[in-house]
Amino acid sequence: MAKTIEPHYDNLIIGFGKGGKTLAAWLAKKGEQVSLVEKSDKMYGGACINVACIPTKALIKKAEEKMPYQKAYGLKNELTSFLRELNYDNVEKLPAATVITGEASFVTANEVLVKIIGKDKGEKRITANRIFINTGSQPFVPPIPGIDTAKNVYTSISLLEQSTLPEKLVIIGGGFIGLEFADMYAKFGAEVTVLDSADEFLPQEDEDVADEVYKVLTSRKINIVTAATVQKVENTEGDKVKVEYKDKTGETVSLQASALLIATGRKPMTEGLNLEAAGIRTDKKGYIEVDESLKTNVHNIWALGDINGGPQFTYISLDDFRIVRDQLSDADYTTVEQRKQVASSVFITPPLAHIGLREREAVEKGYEIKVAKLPATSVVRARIDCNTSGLLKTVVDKKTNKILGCILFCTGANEMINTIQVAINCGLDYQEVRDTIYTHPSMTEAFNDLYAQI
Ligand SMILES: Cc1cc2nc3c(=O)[nH]c(=O)nc-3n(C[C@H](O)[C@H](O)[C@H](O)COP(=O)(O)OP(=O)(O)OC[C@H]3O[C@@H](n4cnc5c(N)ncnc54)[C@H](O)[C@@H]3O)c2cc1C
Ligand SMILES: NC(=O)c1ccc[n+]([C@@H]2O[C@H](COP(=O)([O-])OP(=O)(O)OC[C@H]3O[C@@H](n4cnc5c(N)ncnc54)[C@H](O)[C@@H]3O)[C@@H](O)[C@H]2O)c1
Repeated sequence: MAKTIEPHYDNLIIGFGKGGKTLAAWLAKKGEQVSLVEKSDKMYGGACINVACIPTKALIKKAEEKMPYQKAYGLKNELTSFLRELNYDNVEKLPAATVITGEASFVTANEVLVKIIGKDKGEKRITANRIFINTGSQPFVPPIPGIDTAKNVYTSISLLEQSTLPEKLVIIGGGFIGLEFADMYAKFGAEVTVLDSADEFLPQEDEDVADEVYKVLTSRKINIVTAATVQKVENTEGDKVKVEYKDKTGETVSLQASALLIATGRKPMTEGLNLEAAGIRTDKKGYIEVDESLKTNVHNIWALGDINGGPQFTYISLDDFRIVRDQLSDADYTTVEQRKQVASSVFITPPLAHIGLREREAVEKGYEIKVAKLPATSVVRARIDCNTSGLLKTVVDKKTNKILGCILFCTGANEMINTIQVAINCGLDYQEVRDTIYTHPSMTEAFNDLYAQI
């Protein structure tokens, strides 16, 4: 049974994201009174558990196993329901913590009004000594004529709620979400086209890497169009979606699809928060401004996770928690400046994982570099795993022998990149990674051969 809501807490956390829920549990275990306000009973545990990392990766895994979409959809929902309940209990079961389900908006810098949902429906005013905002982000939908009114137009959230597989899917945006969804839906059997406004495919990557990813995705019959300017979205017969775009030659092209996914970035979730009432400043894009210790311009209010405009990953929200935790416990890790290199991974098949500088970026920064590359075909584990697509690439500083960056496009890349992250962050020379004895047969042992080329 939910606890009684008190008028005052030591700590109030708005949003059940990774940083917020971890902070709530940590504070409560220390014996501080904490309330965690979450506006939706479908979002305990935050976006990651319910509508982002976990459901997408669960579906990707099932698509790789060639499971029919509907069955995979059901299993995905079972997993998210299980995790949602577990996340709720992990906080609510702590005697000093109270989960409140309702939308929070500021009244003053110390007071919040919560519109409670569910059986205790009503409004509660809660004051707190410290307030932590962890409200995340939401899909950004570009102002394309027809996009708001046409049927069968989805964001990542609403597409994940569809129990049937779209036969033909057009995706606007070829970034993290666009590529993960494109690859996953193609593997489930949909016909997929990705339209991106950038002139090049994966413009941030070195050309050899981008070419390799392009080759793999297009071999799965994913149609990738760059330099596409989407001009209009409308419905045709049978509620099909017609997407009209100008291609790089300026010619107008139109596509028909059963579904259109908008994957063109995210925007801050500040709606309803009434930040002005607390005097909290936001930046030009609407994200909450924070200093290096994640404090807003108001002395008792912090912002963690996507909402503070930092990199949008669950593990960054978790690291934001560490920064706040150490401030509250007089420990050492108290600023974003102390954060070391962070890796990322796009979960296509095989995954594309990255840390540090690419070859082009290292050259632009004036480093003298050595570069090594290895095709995934030369790694025996990749053959065992029946996935020999891709390549491994690394950039090393010629003067210091330190690893400047690494990009792995191969099976297991999302795990392997963490080894390189540790090596970089511990300041290891590349020879340490080259000469480490790895388990066999593993993908990680490819580092013996990759770094032997330097
Ligand atoms: C499709 C997709 C896939 C992704 N995959 C990955 C991945 O594989 N790995 C990875 O690291 N990152 C991934 N991300 C990014 C990751 O999901 C986010 O960076 C992360 O969830 C942000 O967490 P957060 O702590 O900022 O808050 P969130 O998890 O966004 O939680 C914010 C919570 O606040 C609640 N809330 C908002 N406003 C209010 C209010 N006024 N009152 C009360 N509650 C409120 C919301 O309902 C929500 O539950 C993915 C994102 C998407 C969209
Ligand atoms: N595996 C992961 O860790 C993971 C997975 C999904 C999302 N995320 C996080 O969520 C964030 C949001 O993902 P995303 O894919 O929405 O954003 P993104 O920034 O990764 O990609 C957006 C893409 O949309 C394109 N675009 C923008 N406007 C366009 C337009 N009008 N027409 C055509 N193309 C357009 C951009 O060129 C870009 O390629 C990511 O940056 C990442 O931080 C992480």
